[in-house]
Amino acid sequence: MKKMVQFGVIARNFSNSSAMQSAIKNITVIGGGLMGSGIAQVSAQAGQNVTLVDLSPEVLAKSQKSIGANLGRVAKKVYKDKPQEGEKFVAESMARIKTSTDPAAAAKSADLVVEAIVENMGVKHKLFQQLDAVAPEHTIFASNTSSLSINEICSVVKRKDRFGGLHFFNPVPVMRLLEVVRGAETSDATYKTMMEWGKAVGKTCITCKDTPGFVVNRLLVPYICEAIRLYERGDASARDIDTAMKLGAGYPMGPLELADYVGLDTNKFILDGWHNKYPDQPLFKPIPLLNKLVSEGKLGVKAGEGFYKYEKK
Ligand SMILES: CCCCCCCC(=O)CC(=O)SCCNC(=O)CCNC(=O)[C@H](O)C(C)(C)COP(=O)(O)OP(=O)(O)OC[C@H]1O[C@@H](n2cnc3c(N)ncnc32)[C@H](O)[C@@H]1OP(=O)(O)O
Ligand SMILES: NC(=O)C1=CN([C@@H]2O[C@H](COP(=O)(O)OP(=O)(O)OC[C@H]3O[C@@H](n4cnc5c(N)ncnc54)[C@H](O)[C@@H]3O)[C@@H](O)[C@H]2O)C=CC1
Repeated sequence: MKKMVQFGVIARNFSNSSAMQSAIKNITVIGGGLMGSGIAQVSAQAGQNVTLVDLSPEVLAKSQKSIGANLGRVAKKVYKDKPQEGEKFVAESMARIKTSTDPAAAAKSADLVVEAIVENMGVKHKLFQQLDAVAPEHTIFASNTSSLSINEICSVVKRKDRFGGLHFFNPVPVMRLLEVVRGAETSDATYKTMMEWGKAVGKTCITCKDTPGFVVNRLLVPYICEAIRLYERGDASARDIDTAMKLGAGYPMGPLELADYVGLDTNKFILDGWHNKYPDQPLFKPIPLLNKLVSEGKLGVKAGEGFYKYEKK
């Protein structure tokens, strides 16, 4: 039932009339990896013209393939008894997605640019500086960063009033939340447009200030880290910790399963970044077991092993 509600939201939002509710018609998504491909998918489903950008043509080809497959999953649900309409939905959504390896060229026609590239301040700065010089005056810039400061990311652009955070969750087509982050200089008009756009692409939006981890990750990262520490101390087995939180707290995945799903390198990267910035915060202290697993290449699902072993795809 819950799933049908989610797909119902998707169904309502790929109609053009829903897209009309947002001032944004043309969106450029930069970074065609895990998150960027999901953001491109939900935007195209909602009737937006999307340009998906990555430096790597191979990544773009892989993204298009996974978007096609995921749209097929949606179509199967929404058009259960109307397969032809389902095929039309997939074809039309796919036709709205163009790809490019040139971020600057792609930004020239964008009403909104959503950045979902590597979680590195220097690389994000370089990209936004380049985009700021060429994007139209009205274009809004947003970052999908998990853990970096929106104010710090936007420090290099002139359009600070047209900059904010749009933080999606993995897997983007399934997770219903969008955190809309207001930076210190985000204007009311930009904030309103971001909220409307989030709704138009089928998400429930919440507003948050530019604080470490916003809302979800500020709670989720310490929770996952506490679970790793619990396991490291030998207080319970990995399986029992995960079973406890699934059956005792109703979470869809246990904390160690979720850590493997997100990637242990990502867990470590976020923790290290926050520890460097807030060395006195005990919740952000480094975890020897996490460091060991990462140094051994045991990065979770994507590496075939983390807290658990997985079949490599
Ligand atoms: C210290 C580190 C802290 C975090 C670091 C940074 C990360 C961030 O910044 C923020 C984040 O994203 S945090 C992660 C948030 N995500 C979660 O918590 C996911 C929790 N897991 C779930 O919800 C389900 O297990 C899940 C939905 C994943 C899978 O559900 P199920 O277990 O029921 O499995 P399925 O039956 O296969 O899937 C349910 C339906 O969803 C569809 N689906 C699954 N994966 C999909 C995907 N990737 N794309 C599109 N559709 C997908 C699947 O098709 C299925 O639908 P039906 O087949 O129609 O039932
Ligand atoms: N993985 C997750 O669960 C979540 C990640 N995020 C954030 O989203 C962003 C992207 O994360 P993922 O999609 O997981 O990473 P990913 O590694 O899957 O994808 C990043 C892509 O960006 C491309 N890229 C790097 N530099 C680029 C540039 N200058 N121009 C164009 N493309 C470039 C890479 O080729 C790569 O394909 C990060 O800021 C991350 O913190 C946010 C929510 C959840």
